[in-house]
Amino acid sequence: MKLKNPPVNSLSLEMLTELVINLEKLENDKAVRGLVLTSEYPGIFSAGLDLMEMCGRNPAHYAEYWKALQEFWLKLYQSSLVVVAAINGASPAGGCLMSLICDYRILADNPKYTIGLNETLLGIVAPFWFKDTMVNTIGHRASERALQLGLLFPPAEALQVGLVDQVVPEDKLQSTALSVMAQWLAIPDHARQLTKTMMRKPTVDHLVKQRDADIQNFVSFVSRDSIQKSLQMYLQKLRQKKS
Ligand SMILES: CCCCCC/C=C/CC(=O)SCCNC(=O)CCNC(=O)[C@H](O)C(C)(C)COP(=O)(O)OP(=O)(O)OC[C@H]1O[C@@H](n2cnc3c(N)ncnc32)[C@H](O)[C@@H]1OP(=O)(O)O
Repeated sequence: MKLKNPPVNSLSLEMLTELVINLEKLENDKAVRGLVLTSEYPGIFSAGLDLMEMCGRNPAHYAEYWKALQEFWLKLYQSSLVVVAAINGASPAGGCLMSLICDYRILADNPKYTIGLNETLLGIVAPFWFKDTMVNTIGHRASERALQLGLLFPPAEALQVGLVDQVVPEDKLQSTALSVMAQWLAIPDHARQLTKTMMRKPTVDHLVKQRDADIQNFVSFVSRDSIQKSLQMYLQKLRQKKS
């Protein structure tokens, strides 16, 4: 599956909805057992959540957007398919989250392709289920440091901390993803799927129990004037970077 939402594959409401629909279709197709997630645009895997969905909108929109994000996370994290992320570009914040909920991550070796949960750099806080996903992958201490500092790791460091499973030359990314997929598909589906469910259930349950409260929390947080100002300033900085 190729992410395709120009210019930076930001996770807009429409994109999240389409991703969930496509995942459902693939899961209902008995001929499909695995999925490689990559970007149509080498250089950018995903810029994360679409900042335009979080700026200057009304509370009902924020609630709808957050619910769609939760839906996407729940769908992909619990997918019965083998999901391999072939990360062919920068992967900040929500882009990193999307990679973390796959079963295996391969990052192309390019110093510009940084990955991490950088929310604090925007003056916002990664929600508990982003944090849980990261802790499950790299452990508590490394997550505490990475989350507080909003670290974006270049490939060698991402590999060292365990944020990705492999770093390969850019021209080997797709072939490596296919050979990793073959290795995972050699395991009987039912055994692998039950094991995945067992490993991920506590994290899923944590969110499921608090879904409504998490939406309310997001809406009230993002509606604050101070947060709106921080997000606007960050967007402005991104735009000024060009000039
Ligand atoms: C309890 C409450 C909790 C709240 C928690 C909320 C959690 C949020 C998680 C997130 O995902 S927030 C989003 C964080 N994302 C980022 O910090 C990435 C920002 N983008 C970049 O760093 C760069 O754009 C890039 C991805 C490295 C690509 O760089 P490049 O130089 O190739 O492109 P740009 O010129 O920077 O961008 C092109 C164009 O796209 C706009 N844009 C970039 N990122 C986003 C985004 N996330 N959402 C919306 N729009 C984005 C950028 O402004 C440019 O627009 P322009 O109009 O062409 O100037």
